Parts: sequence; structure tokens; C-alpha cells
Amino acid sequence: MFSLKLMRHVSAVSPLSQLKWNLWNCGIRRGVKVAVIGAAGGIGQPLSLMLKLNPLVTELSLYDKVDTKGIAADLSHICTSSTVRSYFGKKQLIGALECASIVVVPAGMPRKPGMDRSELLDANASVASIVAKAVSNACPTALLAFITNPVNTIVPIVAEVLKQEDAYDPKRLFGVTTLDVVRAKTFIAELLGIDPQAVSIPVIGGHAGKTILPLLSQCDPKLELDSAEKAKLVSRIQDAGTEVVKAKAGKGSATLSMAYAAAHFVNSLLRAINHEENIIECAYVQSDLSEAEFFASPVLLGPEGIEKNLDLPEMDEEEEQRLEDMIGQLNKEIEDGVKLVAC
Ligand SMILES: NC(=O)c1ccc[n+]([C@@H]2O[C@H](COP(=O)([O-])OP(=O)(O)OC[C@H]3O[C@@H](n4cnc5c(N)ncnc54)[C@H](O)[C@@H]3O)[C@@H](O)[C@H]2O)c1
Ligand SMILES: O=C(O)C[C@H](O)C(=O)O
Repeated sequence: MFSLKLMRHVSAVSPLSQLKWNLWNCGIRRGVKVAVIGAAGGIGQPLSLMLKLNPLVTELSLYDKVDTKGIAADLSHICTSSTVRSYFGKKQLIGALECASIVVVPAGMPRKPGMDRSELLDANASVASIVAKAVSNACPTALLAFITNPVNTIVPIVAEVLKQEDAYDPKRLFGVTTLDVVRAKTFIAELLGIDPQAVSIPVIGGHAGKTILPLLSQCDPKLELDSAEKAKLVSRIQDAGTEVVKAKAGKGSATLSMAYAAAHFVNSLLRAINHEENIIECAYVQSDLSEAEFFASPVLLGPEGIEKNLDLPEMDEEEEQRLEDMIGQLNKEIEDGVKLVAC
């Protein structure tokens, strides 16, 4: 009661004082709040379930533009110790985000058969911008993980909006490309007849078509494939999203495998926040490792986000060529985002 009264008083003073108050208030609250933005969707629901099962989460904040009360009530009956809170509609976005340590965003339209991810830009750019703006007010120090497509363009858009709000920290902004790694591990394990968890492979570049570049030469265990076999495997990984879109025949894109991938990525962020060492994930981040300003590659995670953008893994000649061939597309998709925010 005291703090609510005081907060009202502070908010009457100035927005800066309000922000300072929020940060102080969050600082004295214990635990880790994870906000899922788009929690009622095909990815949002199973992702929220997986996060409810994660012992590193103390508060799970479920936000969507549609009502999340039922989903929150349902999840809240699971006997794990985290608290689940429901938020929906524009007015409740700030409340959903306040004091969040991690914000994971699967909000936005999915593809239909025959569409490219880039065709989602018109529908999803505004969703990402609204979330970015709200984050800059409510939880500017949170780690931000965007799943929303087209990832290659959405992440630069979020960066631009955060810059406008004077709240951009490149160490804290991630495009989630984990599903490409998950798929690469699965398809390679199928070929080798081994447990997918035993496969390690970096996937670099971006998250659309040929910008998805699995580095088969760096696979552990080693892959003994000829050039044609490698090209076939690379295409399978690059087209895996489309494979699901076709199979769902108009009912959306990958949701369950994406929820698994995002839960894995968020768990890595949580472990890093908890000062666990040597947590490395491939993610689409601001980068100076290639000719593109945003690029997916292995990053070392720490409590504040990216501790170190690791060097690009070694590549064979074919991979070098694929990298050269994709940079034009990736740069165009980044530029599209920057232009959209500028106008
Ligand atoms: N990064 C990846 O690897 C990857 C993988 C799969 C899907 N995706 C993308 O994730 C996004 C979501 O996919 P989905 O299958 O869950 O879609 P969905 O339509 O099932 O769910 C999207 C949810 O977002 C909500 N939403 C829309 N606008 C919102 C807003 N302004 N604020 C809050 N919530 C809002 C909707 O109400 C809905 O509940 C799509 O853009 C899809 O292309 C990315
Ligand atoms: O393919 C899509 O549209 C969704 C997602 O990007 C995926 O890779 O499954």
C-alpha cells in the first residue's frame, strides 16, 4: 500500500523519477520474471507451459492482445513454484513487462503456404515496434528475445526503435534462430543414426532461406558427405520452416518445435543470468563479424546478455561461397527494417 501510494506520488513528479522508481522497486524484488508477449498463440502457449516447468523462472507474465486469463488460470494449477500472471490488451502491456528480466516475443502473424517470411513484415513490424517502445519504458534492462518473423528485419527494427527511445543496448537484443540449430541437429542425427543431443553444429547468418547457413564442416561428430549430399542437407535445413508451413496447409507454421527451441534459448539466458559460465548459443545479434550489421553466430552469454560475440567458426570453401551469396539478401532485409523506422 505504502509503495503504491509513493509510486503514484513519484509518477506525478516526472517520467524519469517514475523510471528510477521502477528500477529500484524491481531491484528489491527477488527472482526472475519472464514475460511472454503473444502468449495466447500457437508458440506462446506451449512456450509458456515449458517456462512454467523451468525452476529458474519465479514469475511468468503472460501477455497477448487477446485475453490470457484462461491460459494463466490453467498454467497456474501446475505444481511448480513460479507465479503466473495474466495481462491482455494495450493498457496492460506495461504491467506485463515491469520488472521483467527476460522478454520473449512470439507475437505476430505466421506464414501461409506460398508466402515468404518477408511478406509478414507489414503485419508484424508494428507489433515489434509497440513491444520495443513499451520495453524501453517498463524494463529497459531486460534481455529481449524476438521470435516474430521476419526475424532478419524485425530485430533491426527493434534496434532502431530502442535507439529512438535512448534505450538500445546491443548486448541485450536477440533474434531467436535456435530452431535452425535444433533442426540441423535432428536431421544430422537421423543421417548418422545417433542421439540428436550428441550433435553440435553452428548455424550462422539469418533466419530466412539461403541466409540460414548450417556449417556442416564444423559438425561434431564429423560428417563424411560429398558435395551433393551436403547441398541436399543444407537445403533441407533451410527449407524446414516451409516444410512445416506446407504440412499445416494454411493452419500456420512451426509452433511446437519453436516452443521447444525458444524454451531452450530462454533457459540459456536464465542460466547466464544466474552466472553459470560458458553458455554459448547461436543467435541473430548486432555484429561486426561479416558485412551485415546483424548476423547470427555463436555468442557467449552472461548476466547482462552478450558477454562476447565469438569469432566466426571456420568454414570450408563451399560455406564461404554460401556466405558470400547470402550477404546481399541479408543486408537488404536489414535495410528494409531501418528504412521502415526512419520514415
Ligand atoms: N524465429 C523462428 O524461428 C520462428 C519459428 C516459428 C514461428 N515464428 C514466427 O512467430 C510468430 C508467431 O507465430 P505463431 O504460430 O505463434 O502465431 P499465432 O497466430 O498462433 O500467435 C500469435 C499470437 O500473437 C498475438 N498478437 C498479435 N499481435 C499482437 C500484439 N500487438 N500484441 C500482443 N500479442 C499479439 C496473437 O493474438 C496471437 O495470440 C510468427 O511471426 C511466426 O512467423 C518464428
Ligand atoms: O517458416 C516459418 O514461417 C516459421 C519459422 O520461421 C520457421 O522456420 O519454422
